Amino acid sequence: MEVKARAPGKIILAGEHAVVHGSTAVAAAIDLYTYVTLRLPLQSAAENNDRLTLQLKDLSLEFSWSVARLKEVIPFDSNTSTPASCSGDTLKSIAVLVEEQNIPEEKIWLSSGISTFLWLYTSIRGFNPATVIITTELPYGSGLGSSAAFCVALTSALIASSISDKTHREGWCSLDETNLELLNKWAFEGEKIIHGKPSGIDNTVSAYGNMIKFCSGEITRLQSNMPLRMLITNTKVGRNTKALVSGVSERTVRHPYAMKSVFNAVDSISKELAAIIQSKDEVSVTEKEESIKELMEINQGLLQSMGVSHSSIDTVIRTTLKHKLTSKLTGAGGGGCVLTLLPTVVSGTVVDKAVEELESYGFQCFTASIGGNGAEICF
Ligand SMILES: Nc1ncnc2c1ncn2[C@@H]1O[C@H](COP(=O)(O)OP(=O)(O)OP(=O)(O)O)[C@@H](O)[C@H]1O
Ligand SMILES: C[C@@](O)(CCO)CC(=O)[O-]
Ligand SMILES: [Mg+2]
Repeated sequence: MEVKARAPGKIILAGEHAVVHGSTAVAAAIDLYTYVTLRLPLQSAAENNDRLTLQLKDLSLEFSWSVARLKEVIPFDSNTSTPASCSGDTLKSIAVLVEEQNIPEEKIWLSSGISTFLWLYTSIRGFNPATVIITTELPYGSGLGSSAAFCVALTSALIASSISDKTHREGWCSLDETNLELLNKWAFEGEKIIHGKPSGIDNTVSAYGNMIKFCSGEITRLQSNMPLRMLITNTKVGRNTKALVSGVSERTVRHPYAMKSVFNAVDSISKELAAIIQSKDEVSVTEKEESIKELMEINQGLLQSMGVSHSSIDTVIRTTLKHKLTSKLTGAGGGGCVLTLLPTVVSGTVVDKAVEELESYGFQCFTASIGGNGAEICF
């Protein structure tokens, strides 16, 4: 039996980091996906195939464990109906299984992803043999939600495999609300292993798609009433969301009052941005774009004061500003990807010149369609 699932990456238009501390943030799905194929052996063949295999196709890596070894090391303490957090002890046991795989040193950043895979797989499907094949269109660890898309696509495939009606349908189809809610909870537990203290915005927008306003777990789906085009620049500077999130928390412990004001300001920015995007007023698109530009500028300044910007991000901001374009980091910062608003009136020549200059620094520029579908499955 084979089930496929896919889940999109995301951009955060406003509110990253502050959202971990209770502020509002605005995020949208993008049309770059992580794909998971789950192959379960037939019952009769399962006895001859007692392995759980994970293939990361883009990286040409394969990891494999015998089911007996998984049973020996991982305490079985959960089931599909109630998503639960991975305990510290279980995580330590899983780390032993990951270490046994001798991940190449230059790919050691994958360890948290592989631990998450083992935790989600065994929690949802138990100790059963399977082959799981993963491919992604998202850059790893760059602010476009690769970790969330990975967790959401994986849990979608795992949950889809236990849906009783597997009638073949053409193309991708979405999951029902109950399963979406369930997979989003599991994906959040997976994100906890990768991020430490995620807000849940990344897995939520990857699961539900479209554009959302998110605050302390509360989701408002946004209906955009204006065109929104963003250039995405990947600085290719590697970073780690977990470390950046904990850096902001440490700064908050040292300066609680100052940081509270910063988070409050970000909250206002996200709410104002959501209102502009949804507004049906007679205000011209150009005027709305001017407001968004200014909000992005203020948000970037506040992210700088949280300590999550980077010299490569400053280079993108300075370069785009030469062409009268405004940019802000997206996701956890510290390198990774930067968003540049492309107003409707901006000419293709201006964008081409900006892209040419950005690429001359070794950055990679691309556009993505904003606000598409969330998690989908295919039998
Ligand atoms: N396709 C994948 N396969 C295996 N592991 C993955 C995959 N995608 C992401 N990961 C795991 O997620 C980690 C990157 O997550 P991280 O949260 O740091 O970055 P991100 O999600 O791309 O950016 P952000 O959280 O800022 O949006 C990788 O180091 C890896 O452990
Ligand atoms: C930095 C952060 O705000 C967004 C990462 O995409 C972390 C989170 O919300 O979990
Ligand atoms: Mg992430």
